[in-house]
Amino acid sequence: MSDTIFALSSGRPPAAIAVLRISGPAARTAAEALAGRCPPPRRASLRTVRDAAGAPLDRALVLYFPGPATATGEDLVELHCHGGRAVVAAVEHALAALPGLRPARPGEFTRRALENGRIDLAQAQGLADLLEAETETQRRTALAAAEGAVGRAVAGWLDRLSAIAARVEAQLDFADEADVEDAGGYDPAPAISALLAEWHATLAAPSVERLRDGIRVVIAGPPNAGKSSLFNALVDRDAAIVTPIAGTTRDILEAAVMRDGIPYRLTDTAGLAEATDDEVERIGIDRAAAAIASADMLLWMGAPAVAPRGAVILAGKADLPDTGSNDADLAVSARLPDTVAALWALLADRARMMLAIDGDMALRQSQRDALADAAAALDLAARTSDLLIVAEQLRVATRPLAGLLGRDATEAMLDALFGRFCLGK
Ligand SMILES: Nc1nc2c(ncn2[C@@H]2O[C@H](COP(=O)(O)OP(=O)(O)OP(=O)(O)O)[C@@H](O)[C@H]2O)c(=O)[nH]1
Ligand SMILES: [K+]
Ligand SMILES: [Mg+2]
Repeated sequence: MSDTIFALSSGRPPAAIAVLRISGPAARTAAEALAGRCPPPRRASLRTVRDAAGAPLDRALVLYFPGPATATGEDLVELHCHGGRAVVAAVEHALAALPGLRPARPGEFTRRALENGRIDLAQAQGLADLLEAETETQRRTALAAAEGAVGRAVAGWLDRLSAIAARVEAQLDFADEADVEDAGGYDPAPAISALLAEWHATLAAPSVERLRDGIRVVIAGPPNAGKSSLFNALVDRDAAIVTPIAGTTRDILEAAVMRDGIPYRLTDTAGLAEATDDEVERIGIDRAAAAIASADMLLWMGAPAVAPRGAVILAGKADLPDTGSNDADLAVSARLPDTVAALWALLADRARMMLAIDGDMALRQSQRDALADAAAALDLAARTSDLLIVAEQLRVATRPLAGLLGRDATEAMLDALFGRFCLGK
């Protein structure tokens, strides 16, 4: 039998009201010990809360929710006390003195909900993200996950996989018996490619981490193009050193910027010189190349002819005459605030497209990895007409998806997840 746990589930005192939650087999007897008798299920009753010696501690609303149809899946009691520090401390002290009761660890209520099948793993992760959400997009996607959107999508995919698998297996059995090439005539290809299309669309959406850490905008181009000057103008401070000397920026420089409710991570890079004898500059150029490769949006301040694919081409130093901005997407200058504002508008347009999430479902990187594994297996199934291989790959695709629902989550992973929760959640 598990311990009965308790914790303050509302904000830190002092506050108007403090909600103490008690979950576990001894929750009901704890309510009786403190409040005289336990109120009827789901009915708020005003009671005097007393310690073991009978001394009154507070007048509190007491609620009793019998398990298993509760948030944790266990018997649950809530004490709505007055939210002063001394009141909360005294009630916590009285609870800790009861046999079988102990303070909850961070996230322990939610962990019990998961272990008792009240929520799935994706919901638990969504809850953790929801508690940490700072922007509107993060909040929406975390809420969708917490409400079970990810778990439902994955469960739906698993159902479809097993439906396809069942028909393929039936076909294989039939072929054995009838010994004909094309018995039954079930072709799994349309159902498989429909699933694959959905998975690729889901993988194309930004990850939870991306929504949290910001869209990576990298400024790159040849030396002295004005990259650092533009970086400073965008972050609105002298973060990067600017000089007329080519090769001024040696290392990667990053700054987080929140603009129009969109989180960005801006990166200034070393100028991409063709050849250099300078060891430091060469390392800087290698790092610039790596930053370019990992950019969500690349701002290219160089000749359009040699711009990396997909880059936004900027004609820099637009305040100077004849900067040759004909083939550029935008002419900018750190010295012309209007052009910097125009660049922000362009970034916001692209960022919104990038962040547009269908049904608000964003996956965490680990969930994306699992889905990508499943997609790789399904991809193999899509490329063959050998039903034995199709059947095997359907089985392979099932495993990582089942893992997403926590059906094989390890203790270490659960400890890390619930450690992110605050106390009382
Ligand atoms: N007129 C004008 N000069 C600029 C502008 N932007 C930068 N400069 C000048 O161009 C020179 C190089 O600017 P940086 O911002 O250091 O250029 P960079 O691309 O970061 O150079 P590296 O880090 O060396 O690759 C400096 O002397 C700046 O003052 C601009 O918009 N207009
Ligand atoms: K420079
Ligand atoms: Mg620079």
